[in-house]
Order: sequence, then C-alpha cells, then structure tokens
Amino acid sequence: MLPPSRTQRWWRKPRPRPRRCSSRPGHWRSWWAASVWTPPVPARHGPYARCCGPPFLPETAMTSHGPAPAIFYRMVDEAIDAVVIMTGECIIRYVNPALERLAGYGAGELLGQSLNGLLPEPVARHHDSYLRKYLAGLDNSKLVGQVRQMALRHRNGALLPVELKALDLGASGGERLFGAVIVDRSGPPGAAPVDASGRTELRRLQQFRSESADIMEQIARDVPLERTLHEIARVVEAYEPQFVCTIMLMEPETGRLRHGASPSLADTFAYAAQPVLLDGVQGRRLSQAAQARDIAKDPAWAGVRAAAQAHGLHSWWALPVLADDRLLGALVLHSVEARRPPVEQGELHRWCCRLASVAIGRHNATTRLRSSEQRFRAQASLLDHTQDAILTLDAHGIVTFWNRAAQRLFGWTRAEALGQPGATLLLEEGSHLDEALARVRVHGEAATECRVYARGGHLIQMEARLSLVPDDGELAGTVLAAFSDIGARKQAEGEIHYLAFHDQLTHLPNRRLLGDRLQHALVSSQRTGQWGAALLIDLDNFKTINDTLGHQMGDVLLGRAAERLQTCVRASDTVARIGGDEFAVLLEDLGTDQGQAAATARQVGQKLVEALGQPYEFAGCEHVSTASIGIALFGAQSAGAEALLREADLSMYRAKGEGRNGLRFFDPQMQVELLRRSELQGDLRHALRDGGLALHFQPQVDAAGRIYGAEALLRWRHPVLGYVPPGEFIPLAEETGLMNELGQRVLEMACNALLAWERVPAMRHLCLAVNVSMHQFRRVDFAESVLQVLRRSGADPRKLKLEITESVFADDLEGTVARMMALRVAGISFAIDDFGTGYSSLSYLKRLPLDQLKIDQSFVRDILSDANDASIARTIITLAHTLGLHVIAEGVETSAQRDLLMAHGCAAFQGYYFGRPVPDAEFSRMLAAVAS
Ligand SMILES: Nc1nc2c(ncn2[C@@H]2O[C@H](COP(=O)(O)O[C@H]3[C@@H](O)[C@H](n4cnc5c(=O)[nH]c(N)nc54)O[C@@H]3COP(=O)(O)O)[C@@H](O)[C@H]2O)c(=O)[nH]1
Repeated sequence: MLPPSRTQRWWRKPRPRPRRCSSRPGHWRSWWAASVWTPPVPARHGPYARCCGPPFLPETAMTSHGPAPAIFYRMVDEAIDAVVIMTGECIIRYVNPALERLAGYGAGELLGQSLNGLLPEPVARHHDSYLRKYLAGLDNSKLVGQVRQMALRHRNGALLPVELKALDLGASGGERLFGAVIVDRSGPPGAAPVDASGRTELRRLQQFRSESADIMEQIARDVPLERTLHEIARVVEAYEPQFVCTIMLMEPETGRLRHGASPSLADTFAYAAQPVLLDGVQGRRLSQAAQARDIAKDPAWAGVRAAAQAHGLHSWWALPVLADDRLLGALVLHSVEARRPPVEQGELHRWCCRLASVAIGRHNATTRLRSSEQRFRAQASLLDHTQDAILTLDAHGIVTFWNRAAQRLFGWTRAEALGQPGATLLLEEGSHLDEALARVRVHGEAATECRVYARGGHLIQMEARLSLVPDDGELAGTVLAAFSDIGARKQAEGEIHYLAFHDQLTHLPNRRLLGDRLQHALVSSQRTGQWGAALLIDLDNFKTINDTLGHQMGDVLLGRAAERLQTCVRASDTVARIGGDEFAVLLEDLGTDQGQAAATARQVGQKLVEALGQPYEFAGCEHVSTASIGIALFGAQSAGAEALLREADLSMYRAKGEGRNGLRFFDPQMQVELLRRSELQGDLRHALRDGGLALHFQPQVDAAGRIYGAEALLRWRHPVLGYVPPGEFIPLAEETGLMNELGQRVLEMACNALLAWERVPAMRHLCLAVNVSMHQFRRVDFAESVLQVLRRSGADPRKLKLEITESVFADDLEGTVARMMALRVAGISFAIDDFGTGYSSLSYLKRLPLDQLKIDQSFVRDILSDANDASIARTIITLAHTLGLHVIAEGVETSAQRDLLMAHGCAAFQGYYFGRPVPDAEFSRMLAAVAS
C-alpha cells in the first residue's frame, strides 16, 4: 500500500459536501464526494478510477430527499462499525474511518486496492470466487445479505475476528458495487485486537459463554453435525483470529480422519493433511497438543507441505477430540505464519474440544440409533414376509414384537398384541407351550408342538421354537418365539398314517395296524395274565360274487360285511381287513381263565358267522356270502403275533375244509398241517427244478367217439408222499409265486408232446388243450413267452389250445383281448374253462377271440337229475352256437350224460367215460388201440 500523501490526508477529513466529478472527460456526473481520497488507479478500474466519495448517493437523490444524503454521509463517516464499498472485482472504492481504525490503514492506502489484501489468504481466495459466482448468478448464499464470521488482517499482521455483512448495491454509474459493514468482534468497538484490560476479558468471556450456550442448544436440537462443528470452528477463529480452525472427524470404519468443518479453509486441504494430523493427535490427551511450528521445516509435513503452502499455512497446532480416551476427531489451528502455539487460549480450545466431543458423540449415537432402527425396521419388514408367526416376549412375558404372520395366524393385530401378556394372547390347550417357556429360560432354547387358540376361538396346531435372546442390555430376558402352522403338515401326516394303517375300502385297520395291536395285546397279556383271541374270517364264496357281479358289487359286499363285523364286537376290540375277502378280529381282556376266554371267543365267533351269513341286498337282488372263521387264543405264554395269525389262518382253512359257514379253534394238530404245507412248497420247488412233474393227457372226443385231442393235466409224484393232487399243489404254487414258472414248464412239456405226436401218424391230427392260470395269463409278457416256447420246440401253434377261466378278463378286458389276439394271430386257439361258474357276460364273449366254451363238470355231474343244471348246459350250448363257437362238455362219466348233451347239440366231450388222464405212453397206446 502507498503511504498517504497530503491530499490524501485532506480527503480523510470528513467533508460532507457534494462535489461534481467527471468520470471521463466530457461526461459529468454528480456524486456525493466523501472524505475519502481515491488514489490514481490503473485505467482497467474503469470510469470510477478517479472517482472519490461514496457513489451510492446520486445527485438526484439529494434533490428528492433534501438533506438526507448529508445525514447518511455523516452517519457512515461516524459509524462505529467499519464500512467499505468495492467493485465486483473487490477494488475498494470507499472506506469509512472505522475501517481505517480497524485495519490500521489509512483510506488512501486502501482505495483502489483489493479488499482481499485485508483478508487472510484462504478466505481471500474463497471470497474472490464467491464474488465471481455471485456475479455470474450462480450462488448468492455465502456472500450477500449474510452475516459472516471471518477474520480481517490488521496492518500489524494480526487477524481480527469480525462479522461482515455484504450488500449488493447494484449498478451505479455503469459499475456494479458491493458494500460491506464490518463489525469488530475482537473486543470493545475500536479497541485494539488484544486488550489486556479486565473489562475486555469479561466481555469476551460473556460472549464466549453465550456462543457456547448457542452451540449446546444446536447439539441438543440435533442440528447437522457439520453445522455445529462449523460453529465451533468459527468461535475458535473469532477468538483466535490469527488462526484458521479446522475440525476433523474420526471415521471408526477406516481409522482415518476426515474433514468436519473449516469455515476459512478449503476442505480439500483437510483431506490432504489428514495422515499428518492423525499421526499428530493419535494417542494424545486433551492437555497434550500436537504442533508444528514451521511446516516448511517439519519433516512430518514433507508429503503435504506444498498443499499447506498453497493455502498459505505455516504452522499448526492440534488437540484431540476425545470421549473416554477414544479419539473422535481433532481440533486443528493453522497459522498463516510460523508461530508458537496459542497457549493463552488453552482453556478455550479445550472447551471447544469438549463441545466438539459432545456434538460428535451425540451425532454418532444418533447415527447408531438410526441405523439400528433402520436395521430393526428392515429386519422387522423381513420378518413380516415370513410365513412363521414371530414374536418376542420380554422378561415379564409381555409381547414386544409381533409380526404380520402372527397377526394373520393368531388374529390379533400388532397394536392389540403389543404390550399384552403373551400367555393371555396365546391361550393354549394343554401346557406344552407353558413348559417350553419355562425350559427356554433355563436352557436357552426349547421347541414344542402345541395347539393354540386363535382370536376366533379355533385351535391352530403349531410348532413353537423358542430361544432366549443373549443377555444384551435392554433385551435381557427376551424370548424370541417362532410359530409354524403345522396344521396342514399334521393333517398330511395323519392322512399318510391313516393310509398306511387303514384299508381304503372299509376304513378298517389293515394288516399292519392289526399286527401292531396284536403285538401290544400280547405284551399286555404277558403283564396282566388276561387271555385274548385272534379271529380270522374269510368270506366263503366271495370270489364267485366278485366274478359274477363284478368288482364294484364285490366292494359293496365287503363294505357291508365290515359294518356287520363291527356291530358284533366291543368298541375296544379291533376289526381289521387283512386281504381281499379276509378280515380279522382281535379280542382282548377275555379274563384270566382259559376256558372262559375260549367260550367268549366262540360266542363272538358264532355271532360273526351268523351276522355274515345273513343275505345281503344290493343291485336289486339278495346275495348270500357265508364266512369261515379260524380262532387262535393267546395268553401269557403265547408265541409272537405272526405265529398267532398263522394259527388262526390254519383254523380258518380247516373250517372251510369242514364245509364252510362255521368256525374252528386252532389245535396243535393244525400246526402239523401248517408245517406240511410249508414243506410241500419247498418240495414243489425241488420238483420243478428236478423234473419231478409230468403231464397226463385226457382224451377229448367228438360226437362219433373219435379222439380229436386231449387236455394236458399236470401231475406231481412226491418221492415220499406219492401222488399230490393238482387241486392241492396248484394253489400252493400260486401262493408262493411259483405259478408262472410252473405254467411255463407245462407249456414246454405240452409243446414237446405235440412235436412228438407229429411223428406218429395216428396222433398227428391231435390238438392239445393246456390250462393257463389267471396269474400266468395276466403277465404282460405272457403272449411272448408262449410264442418263445413254441419257437423253441418247433410245435405247430395251430395244435395248441389254451384254456383260460372267466376270471382272467373280469379285471382287464383290453389287456386280455390284446394278449389273446397276439397269440391268435400265431394260430393258437382259446377255450373258456369251467364256463358257467364265473362272470359270463355276452358282451365280453363277443369281444374275445374265442374258439370254444367248456361246460363246467358241475353242470354235467347232475345233468340227468337236476333240471337246473340241464337247463344251464343247454343254454351254454345254445350260446356257443349263437356266438359261432365250439362247445365241449367236461366230466362226462356216463353214456346217458353224453346222450343228453348230444341231444342238446353238444358235439365234443371229455370225461372218465371216454378216458381218464393218463401218462403220454398210455395215451399213445390208447390212440393206437382206437386206430386199430
Ligand atoms: N393251471 C393249471 N391247472 C391245472 C393243470 N393241471 C391241472 N390243473 C387244474 O387242477 C385242477 C384239478 O385238476 P385234476 O385233478 O387234474 O382234475 C382234472 C380232471 O382229472 C378232472 N376230470 C376230468 N374228467 C372227469 C370226470 O369225468 N369226472 C371227474 N370227477 N373229474 C374229471 O377234471 C379236472 C379237469 O378240469 P379242467 O381243467 O377244468 O378241465 C383243475 O382245475 C385243473 O384245471 C395245469 O397244468 N395248469
């Protein structure tokens, strides 16, 4: 700055008179010339370069307002606070005497100079850029109309805390002008920056207290942390104008300091300097300031020295902001000069550190609270999406959380549930949940299945999983409970259990459940000495009803039989369906006396026989189906459940063998029989393997008595027992799954016989009928297996006739037709065996590729004496003719039978009258004899 000249000094005296000044030659403007001298400035400063005095009061204003300009002029000149007017480029156009006093410069030294010369470097730079932005219309928040706390550089280098309010004075004389009123905040108006007098100190103290109180209020109001820190830094700067204050914040996640606030310093510097500052304050106490007197020389600052110097900083001094020895941040003072730390203000700095600590601490706590609230809300919203009802109960059992699923399942809304005792809301049947709640408080976890009453009063089947929240301050004693609605699962489990243990048709317990109950009954009997009984019931002629009327009607009969059985026993007794037409009844607690128990069992058995023997009425007719019952008693010494059922089974077969429609108790002799059957099964296997089976051939003759064919009948000569009738071993083979193998063996032997007969002239015309059991025929590979046997043997398929019974197509007509067609195409013919005893439906017969009906021998036996049988035989013969089928009568034992059948139109016969079944050699001799 230039030293004031004499003229300048003149101008510095207040002379409130208007002067005419020329802004440029030839152009006059009227100005109120102020007592301010404007030194010559370069032409770039425009038309006001030589202008003097306050330009804000034009001449016209004086005309319209009379003496006002002079008053204002005087007021400004006499004002306590400093006033400066400058251009948009910060060039000072006017300063009042107060500003001269404040800055320590004369007006002459200031006019035409940049105001920035009076500001600390970083502030000056920002001030410049704010002004530029403002002029460009980009920003008006930081400059104009705001009271700003800042520092003013005194001539002696000291930075004085001031308050500055800038005003946009608008355009005047073609130039945009700004004014600023600057209030000295360093002490009493006009006082020196540092005044050691008690009064000044008192005033500063009062001022500081008031500002601290304001800051505390800000903290309490949760004003954003940055604003509070800014305010603290501003206060520090106000009291330490020679320093620029920065407050740094500790980032717990990264362990780094970040910029918090710096009213007079760009935040970029704080970022650059953070490692050095952190090194400085880390591990220090509040009473231990870190410092660098001269950044230029301090090696620690080597990395950021350039940045510090660019910001005009030469020394720094920092205090840690602590909370319980935890570093929350740092309060840093930078000086534009290399200087000693500001020891005089130690108490103020520490106080500001404490304020910062409170502000940061509160902010952190609030942030933590918010984020935990957010987390809780997020978790709660997640929990709202679960299907499980989730709730928490505090240490007193009061509901403190209740998710949406709880609302849905239990029916109580969240608002209704919260604050209520959980036990009141979750009223349960039984005390499982109560017990689980007691357990969880001891063991930390518990789970139970329980039935809880929902709001509507209905019970919900729940699985509850409880866990005690780990001791976590507020949540100590809280129980987290998750309830899953297991009603559907329980129902499914129940259904599966029901299906597994019950018969679908009659809904009675099945064989598995009967086994279970029998097992329990045996154990209980051992314990109590009470006798019990197992009754096995088989419906005698059910198969006939089933075959005749079809399965649907068969099912109806089974259902009715089941109902009748249940009405005959106590509710505590078990009635089970254990097979097609087999039922069982388990009687328990029949007393400790065996004789008495047997009498009761017989009584019940008799009742069952009578009940089941009553006619059934359905499908518009009466049907009779008697029952055979086997009874096995059990007591403390009895064998296991399986053995007991075998005994009852055996007795039942004995009852059947004894004429059916009755009951039979098990006796040990039956056991011998059982053993025999089991041994026989094993022997049959051996016979099949070792070639112990042979075919016998029974002739089939035409009306003229000529043998045109034969039926192959299987024979088994047991090495010990001798001849075993097929009526005994064939059912045995069916029971043990041997029938298919047996049937294949018969087919092989039959084809071999046919092939052998081919070579004998008297026999080559013969066809051979082979019996096929239902089990054998129903196999999917049956047709292929027959064709294979034929191919292997080389026999003529046209000579082979398969005899099937009506039962094979009762179940699966389509499959039967397909199988028969496949074989028919190969030349094989079919006869229906035992015709008239099964399910004879005309519509079925029409669809089957049949050749022959075989009248069952039961109709032939009494054909001469029983008009009914004669009529049936006649009808079958007529039916065969109608359908274009051959017909053969079996069991013909007399010529009279033959004659009558022949009279009705039957032209083929089989029976003892023509010849018994004989071995192959004998059959050949028979043929040779007839031929000769
Ligand atoms: N699946 C197979 N079943 C077979 C086979 N071999 C026989 N059987 C079936 O066993 C049942 C009993 O047969 P069987 O004891 O051989 O009795 C047959 C004849 O001996 C007997 N018959 C023949 N004529 C008369 C007679 O005039 N009077 C009289 N009381 N009985 C006579 O009839 C049986 C033939 O019956 P069918 O087969 O219905 O023509 C029997 O059901 C056989 O089918 C076999 O290899 N496979």
